[in-house]
Amino acid sequence: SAHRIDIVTIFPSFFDVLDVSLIGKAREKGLLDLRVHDLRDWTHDRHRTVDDTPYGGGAGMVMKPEPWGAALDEILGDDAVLVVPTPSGEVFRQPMARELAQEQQLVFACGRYEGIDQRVIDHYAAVGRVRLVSIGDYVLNGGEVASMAMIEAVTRLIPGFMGNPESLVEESHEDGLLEYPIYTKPAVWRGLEVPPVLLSGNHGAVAAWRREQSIERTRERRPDLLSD
Ligand SMILES: COC(=O)COc1cccc(COC(=O)c2cn[nH]c2)c1
Repeated sequence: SAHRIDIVTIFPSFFDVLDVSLIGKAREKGLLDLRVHDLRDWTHDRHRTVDDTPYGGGAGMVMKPEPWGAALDEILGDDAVLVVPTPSGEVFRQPMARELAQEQQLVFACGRYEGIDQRVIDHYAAVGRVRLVSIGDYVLNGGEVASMAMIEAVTRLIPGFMGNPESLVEESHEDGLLEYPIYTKPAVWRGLEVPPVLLSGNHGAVAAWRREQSIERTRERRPDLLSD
């Protein structure tokens, strides 16, 4: 049964890029059922209004609950997970990507403006599964870029999706360490040589060298990963 991913956004054309590359092929092969929805299709006024001023005052606009409710009632299946990118969410890391890749349906709700009326989150958390997810501690203008990043991280983990699954094993963050340095031909480039161990044919020595490089690089760049 194909995995289904829905995206609800006021900028549907943003996701046209998902017709190409591996995701495009997975869709052609029927591995992935990806649908992009324009939130404005669930409005009924002439201006297709999706936002309004915030109760309690303050700058900016808030996304109205009615269009979201109408859209999500139609789109969410019984076992779907509603994923809402937000700076105030739990941090998205590879373990969450693996979890989400097991789900049959993911629905990404792309917020804009100052965000979505809280009652939308509260309602769907009461009747189903909702995950508020941050991709990092910075502010974007909307959930579209964050959704794209998560969709790429998740879909590449779907069985049969990637050509050569073994390339999934030795990934950064798959073993909790950063990736070792990688090289290809030529053996010397601009006077820079490939580490000789990699040309030695000694697979044990190569594996040991790579492990040491991963540890050293993680200690240097991401000591926080070593304290886990
Ligand atoms: C309840 O959730 C909402 O209302 C979401 O609303 C918004 C409003 C503006 C921007 C975003 C996009 O998320 C991020 O900026 C983000 C995610 N990760 N790091 C930065 C979402």
